[in-house]
Amino acid sequence: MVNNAENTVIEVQKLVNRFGSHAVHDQLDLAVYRGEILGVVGGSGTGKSVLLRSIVGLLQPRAGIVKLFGHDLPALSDEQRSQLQKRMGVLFQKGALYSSLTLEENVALALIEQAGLSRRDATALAVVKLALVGLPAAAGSKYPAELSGGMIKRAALARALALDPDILFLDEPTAGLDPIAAAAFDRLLLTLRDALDLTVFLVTHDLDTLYACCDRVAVLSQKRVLVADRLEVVAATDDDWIRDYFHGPRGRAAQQSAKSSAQE
Ligand SMILES: Nc1ncnc2c1ncn2[C@@H]1O[C@H](COP(=O)(O)OP(=O)(O)OP(=O)(O)O)[C@@H](O)[C@H]1O
Repeated sequence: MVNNAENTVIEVQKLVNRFGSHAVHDQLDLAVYRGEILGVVGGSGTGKSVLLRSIVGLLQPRAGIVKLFGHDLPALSDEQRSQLQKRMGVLFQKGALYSSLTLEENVALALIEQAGLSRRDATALAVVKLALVGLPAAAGSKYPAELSGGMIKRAALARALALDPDILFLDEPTAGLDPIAAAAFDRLLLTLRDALDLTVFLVTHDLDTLYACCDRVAVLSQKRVLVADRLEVVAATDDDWIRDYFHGPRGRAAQQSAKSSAQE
Protein backbone atom coordinates (compact mmCIF):
# COMPACT_ATOMS: atom_id res chain seq x y z
CA MET A 1 0.00 0.00 0.00
CA VAL A 2 1.28 3.48 -0.82
CA ASN A 3 1.46 5.68 2.28
CA ASN A 4 -0.29 8.96 1.60
CA ALA A 5 -2.82 11.41 3.04
CA GLU A 6 -5.72 9.14 2.06
CA ASN A 7 -4.67 6.24 4.23
CA THR A 8 -3.31 8.30 7.13
CA VAL A 9 -5.26 7.36 10.25
CA ILE A 10 -3.23 9.37 12.75
CA GLU A 11 -1.55 12.64 11.98
CA VAL A 12 0.48 14.51 14.57
CA GLN A 13 1.77 17.93 13.60
CA LYS A 14 4.07 20.24 15.55
CA LEU A 15 3.17 18.59 18.85
CA VAL A 16 4.47 20.29 21.99
CA ASN A 17 4.32 18.64 25.43
CA ARG A 18 5.89 20.13 28.51
CA PHE A 19 5.73 19.44 32.24
CA GLY A 20 6.76 22.58 34.09
CA SER A 21 10.01 23.64 32.50
CA HIS A 22 10.70 20.11 31.18
CA ALA A 23 9.98 19.98 27.44
CA VAL A 24 9.20 16.42 26.32
CA HIS A 25 8.08 17.08 22.74
CA ASP A 26 8.90 20.12 20.66
CA GLN A 27 7.36 20.41 17.17
CA LEU A 28 7.02 16.65 16.82
CA ASP A 29 5.50 15.33 13.57
CA LEU A 30 4.31 11.78 12.91
CA ALA A 31 1.90 9.99 10.57
CA VAL A 32 0.49 6.50 11.08
CA TYR A 33 -0.94 4.68 8.08
CA ARG A 34 -3.90 2.35 7.86
CA GLY A 35 -3.09 -1.31 8.41
CA GLU A 36 0.49 -0.85 9.53
CA ILE A 37 2.18 -1.88 12.75
CA LEU A 38 4.28 1.14 13.70
CA GLY A 39 6.93 0.50 16.35
CA VAL A 40 7.76 3.54 18.48
CA VAL A 41 11.18 3.38 20.13
CA GLY A 42 13.55 5.75 21.90
CA GLY A 43 15.59 6.02 25.06
CA SER A 44 13.89 5.97 28.45
CA GLY A 45 12.06 9.24 29.08
CA THR A 46 12.01 10.37 25.43
CA GLY A 47 8.24 10.67 25.61
CA LYS A 48 6.87 7.53 23.95
CA SER A 49 4.08 7.05 26.49
CA VAL A 50 3.36 10.77 26.56
CA LEU A 51 2.96 10.67 22.77
CA LEU A 52 0.58 7.73 23.06
CA ARG A 53 -1.44 9.53 25.73
CA SER A 54 -1.60 12.70 23.62
CA ILE A 55 -2.95 10.76 20.64
CA VAL A 56 -5.64 8.86 22.54
CA GLY A 57 -6.80 12.05 24.23
CA LEU A 58 -5.67 11.31 27.80
CA LEU A 59 -3.28 14.25 27.79
CA GLN A 60 -3.91 17.73 26.48
CA PRO A 61 -0.79 18.86 24.54
CA ARG A 62 0.55 22.39 25.02
CA ALA A 63 0.39 22.96 21.27
CA GLY A 64 0.12 21.16 17.96
CA ILE A 65 -2.47 19.14 16.10
CA VAL A 66 -3.54 15.54 16.57
CA LYS A 67 -5.86 14.28 13.85
CA LEU A 68 -7.58 10.92 14.01
CA PHE A 69 -9.19 9.66 10.81
CA GLY A 70 -8.85 13.22 9.52
CA HIS A 71 -10.65 14.78 12.51
CA ASP A 72 -8.97 17.31 14.75
CA LEU A 73 -9.86 16.08 18.27
CA PRO A 74 -10.34 19.45 20.05
CA ALA A 75 -12.61 20.69 17.25
CA LEU A 76 -15.14 17.91 17.90
CA SER A 77 -18.13 17.93 20.21
CA ASP A 78 -17.91 15.67 23.29
CA GLU A 79 -20.22 13.17 21.61
CA GLN A 80 -18.18 13.08 18.38
CA ARG A 81 -14.95 12.77 20.33
CA SER A 82 -16.27 9.91 22.39
CA GLN A 83 -17.45 8.11 19.21
CA LEU A 84 -13.99 8.52 17.73
CA GLN A 85 -12.32 7.34 20.92
CA LYS A 86 -14.35 4.12 20.73
CA ARG A 87 -12.44 3.35 17.53
CA MET A 88 -9.23 3.13 19.59
CA GLY A 89 -8.23 0.33 21.94
CA VAL A 90 -5.41 0.80 24.42
CA LEU A 91 -3.27 -1.70 26.29
CA PHE A 92 -1.39 0.22 28.96
CA GLN A 93 2.11 -0.55 30.16
CA LYS A 94 1.12 -2.41 33.30
CA GLY A 95 -1.77 -4.33 31.75
CA ALA A 96 -4.05 -2.51 34.20
CA LEU A 97 -6.61 -5.22 34.86
CA TYR A 98 -8.74 -4.95 37.99
CA SER A 99 -7.32 -7.48 40.43
CA SER A 100 -10.67 -8.03 42.17
CA LEU A 101 -12.41 -9.05 38.93
CA THR A 102 -12.03 -12.25 36.92
CA LEU A 103 -10.71 -11.95 33.35
CA GLU A 104 -14.23 -12.35 32.01
CA GLU A 105 -15.50 -9.61 34.31
CA ASN A 106 -12.60 -7.33 33.36
CA VAL A 107 -13.42 -7.57 29.66
CA ALA A 108 -17.18 -7.43 30.25
CA LEU A 109 -16.79 -4.26 32.30
CA ALA A 110 -15.33 -2.42 29.30
CA LEU A 111 -18.35 -3.50 27.23
CA ILE A 112 -20.84 -2.46 29.91
CA GLU A 113 -19.19 0.91 30.59
CA GLN A 114 -18.24 1.93 27.07
CA ALA A 115 -20.83 0.21 24.87
CA GLY A 116 -23.75 0.09 27.31
CA LEU A 117 -24.25 -3.67 26.92
CA SER A 118 -26.25 -5.63 29.47
CA ARG A 119 -24.18 -7.75 31.86
CA ARG A 120 -25.41 -10.92 30.12
CA ASP A 121 -24.47 -9.76 26.60
CA ALA A 122 -21.20 -8.29 27.82
CA THR A 123 -20.22 -11.57 29.49
CA ALA A 124 -21.09 -13.57 26.36
CA LEU A 125 -19.00 -11.24 24.23
CA ALA A 126 -16.14 -11.25 26.75
CA VAL A 127 -15.91 -15.02 26.36
CA VAL A 128 -15.49 -14.55 22.59
CA LYS A 129 -12.83 -11.85 23.03
CA LEU A 130 -10.82 -13.99 25.45
CA ALA A 131 -10.90 -16.86 22.94
CA LEU A 132 -9.82 -14.46 20.19
CA VAL A 133 -6.55 -13.74 22.00
CA GLY A 134 -5.88 -17.44 22.47
CA LEU A 135 -6.84 -17.88 26.12
CA PRO A 136 -8.38 -21.21 27.16
CA ALA A 137 -12.03 -21.08 28.24
CA ALA A 138 -11.09 -21.91 31.84
CA ALA A 139 -9.04 -18.70 32.12
CA GLY A 140 -12.17 -16.52 32.04
CA SER A 141 -13.14 -17.34 35.61
CA LYS A 142 -9.63 -16.78 36.98
CA TYR A 143 -8.34 -13.64 38.73
CA PRO A 144 -5.25 -11.83 37.37
CA ALA A 145 -3.13 -13.00 40.34
CA GLU A 146 -3.76 -16.61 39.34
CA LEU A 147 -2.29 -16.21 35.85
CA SER A 148 1.08 -15.94 34.13
CA GLY A 149 2.33 -12.61 32.79
CA GLY A 150 1.69 -13.76 29.22
CA MET A 151 -1.93 -14.64 29.99
CA ILE A 152 -2.49 -11.30 31.72
CA LYS A 153 -1.15 -9.46 28.67
CA ARG A 154 -3.51 -11.46 26.46
CA ALA A 155 -6.46 -10.65 28.72
CA ALA A 156 -5.52 -6.96 28.66
CA LEU A 157 -5.36 -7.23 24.88
CA ALA A 158 -8.83 -8.82 24.85
CA ARG A 159 -10.07 -5.84 26.83
CA ALA A 160 -8.39 -3.38 24.45
CA LEU A 161 -10.15 -5.19 21.58
CA ALA A 162 -13.52 -5.29 23.35
CA LEU A 163 -15.13 -2.56 21.26
CA ASP A 164 -13.68 -3.74 17.93
CA PRO A 165 -11.32 -0.78 17.55
CA ASP A 166 -9.72 0.25 14.26
CA ILE A 167 -6.51 1.34 15.95
CA LEU A 168 -4.78 -0.52 18.73
CA PHE A 169 -2.30 1.24 21.02
CA LEU A 170 0.11 -0.96 22.91
CA ASP A 171 2.53 0.37 25.51
CA GLU A 172 5.37 -2.13 25.94
CA PRO A 173 3.18 -5.24 25.65
CA THR A 174 6.04 -7.73 25.92
CA ALA A 175 7.85 -6.05 28.83
CA GLY A 176 8.39 -8.56 31.63
CA LEU A 177 7.50 -11.60 29.51
CA ASP A 178 9.94 -14.44 28.98
CA PRO A 179 11.24 -14.72 25.39
CA ILE A 180 8.84 -17.56 24.48
CA ALA A 181 5.76 -15.75 25.76
CA ALA A 182 6.97 -12.53 24.09
CA ALA A 183 7.43 -14.26 20.73
CA ALA A 184 3.96 -15.82 21.06
CA PHE A 185 2.51 -12.38 21.77
CA ASP A 186 4.26 -11.00 18.66
CA ARG A 187 2.73 -13.76 16.52
CA LEU A 188 -0.70 -13.12 18.02
CA LEU A 189 -0.39 -9.44 17.22
CA LEU A 190 0.41 -10.15 13.56
CA THR A 191 -2.48 -12.61 13.28
CA LEU A 192 -4.95 -10.17 14.84
CA ARG A 193 -3.74 -7.24 12.73
CA ASP A 194 -4.40 -9.28 9.58
CA ALA A 195 -7.67 -10.84 10.75
CA LEU A 196 -9.18 -7.66 12.18
CA ASP A 197 -7.63 -5.16 9.75
CA LEU A 198 -6.08 -3.22 12.62
CA THR A 199 -3.64 -0.35 12.62
CA VAL A 200 -1.20 -0.73 15.52
CA PHE A 201 0.78 1.93 17.41
CA LEU A 202 3.28 -0.07 19.40
CA VAL A 203 5.59 1.47 22.00
CA THR A 204 8.36 -1.00 22.72
CA HIS A 205 11.95 -1.54 23.83
CA ASP A 206 11.85 -5.08 22.49
CA LEU A 207 14.12 -5.47 19.47
CA ASP A 208 12.72 -8.93 18.69
CA THR A 209 9.24 -7.41 18.44
CA LEU A 210 10.49 -4.75 16.05
CA TYR A 211 12.02 -7.35 13.76
CA ALA A 212 9.09 -9.76 14.05
CA CYS A 213 6.14 -7.39 13.72
CA CYS A 214 6.76 -3.83 12.65
CA ASP A 215 6.21 -2.45 9.16
CA ARG A 216 7.83 0.83 10.14
CA VAL A 217 9.70 2.11 13.15
CA ALA A 218 9.64 5.66 14.54
CA VAL A 219 12.56 6.75 16.69
CA LEU A 220 11.95 9.46 19.31
CA SER A 221 15.01 11.54 20.06
CA GLN A 222 15.71 15.15 20.95
CA LYS A 223 11.98 15.84 21.52
CA ARG A 224 10.99 14.81 17.98
CA VAL A 225 10.62 11.85 15.68
CA LEU A 226 14.13 11.55 14.34
CA VAL A 227 13.18 9.05 11.65
CA ALA A 228 10.11 6.96 10.81
CA ASP A 229 10.68 4.37 8.15
CA ARG A 230 11.24 0.71 7.39
CA LEU A 231 13.50 -1.02 9.89
CA GLU A 232 16.48 -1.34 7.57
CA VAL A 233 16.36 2.39 6.76
CA VAL A 234 16.05 3.31 10.43
CA ALA A 235 18.87 0.96 11.47
CA ALA A 236 21.14 2.57 8.85
CA THR A 237 20.45 6.11 10.11
CA ASP A 238 23.51 7.96 11.30
CA ASP A 239 22.73 8.64 14.97
CA ASP A 240 24.50 7.58 18.18
CA TRP A 241 21.43 6.19 19.94
CA ILE A 242 20.28 4.28 16.84
CA ARG A 243 23.76 2.82 16.38
CA ASP A 244 23.95 1.66 20.01
CA TYR A 245 20.41 0.30 19.98
CA PHE A 246 20.33 -1.52 16.64
CA HIS A 247 23.96 -2.48 16.30
CA GLY A 248 24.79 -3.36 19.91
CA PRO A 249 24.89 -7.05 20.93
CA ARG A 250 21.11 -7.28 21.53
CA GLY A 251 20.33 -5.59 18.22
CA ARG A 252 22.58 -7.97 16.33
CA ALA A 253 21.05 -10.98 18.09
CA ALA A 254 17.51 -9.83 17.25
CA GLN A 255 18.45 -9.31 13.61
CA GLN A 256 20.06 -12.76 13.43
CA SER A 257 17.06 -14.39 15.02
CA ALA A 258 14.70 -12.63 12.57
CA LYS A 259 16.81 -13.86 9.64
CA SER A 260 16.78 -17.45 10.96
CA SER A 261 12.97 -17.35 11.40
CA ALA A 262 12.54 -16.06 7.84
CA GLN A 263 14.62 -18.97 6.50
CA GLU A 264 12.66 -21.66 8.39
N1 LIG B 1 2.15 13.50 34.29
C1 LIG B 1 3.44 13.83 34.24
N2 LIG B 1 3.92 14.85 35.01
C2 LIG B 1 5.21 15.22 34.95
N3 LIG B 1 6.13 14.63 34.14
C3 LIG B 1 5.71 13.63 33.35
C4 LIG B 1 4.35 13.18 33.36
N4 LIG B 1 4.22 12.19 32.45
C5 LIG B 1 5.45 12.01 31.93
N5 LIG B 1 6.33 12.87 32.46
C6 LIG B 1 7.76 12.98 32.10
O1 LIG B 1 7.85 13.03 30.70
C7 LIG B 1 9.00 12.35 30.24
C8 LIG B 1 8.58 11.31 29.20
O2 LIG B 1 7.86 10.28 29.84
P1 LIG B 1 7.37 8.99 29.08
O3 LIG B 1 6.71 8.12 30.11
O4 LIG B 1 6.56 9.35 27.89
O5 LIG B 1 8.75 8.35 28.60
P2 LIG B 1 8.97 7.00 27.80
O6 LIG B 1 9.74 7.34 26.58
O7 LIG B 1 7.69 6.29 27.60
O8 LIG B 1 9.92 6.26 28.84
P3 LIG B 1 10.12 4.70 29.19
O9 LIG B 1 10.74 4.08 27.98
O10 LIG B 1 11.05 4.71 30.35
O11 LIG B 1 8.77 4.11 29.52
C9 LIG B 1 9.65 11.73 31.47
O12 LIG B 1 10.71 12.58 31.86
C10 LIG B 1 8.54 11.73 32.50
O13 LIG B 1 9.06 11.85 33.80
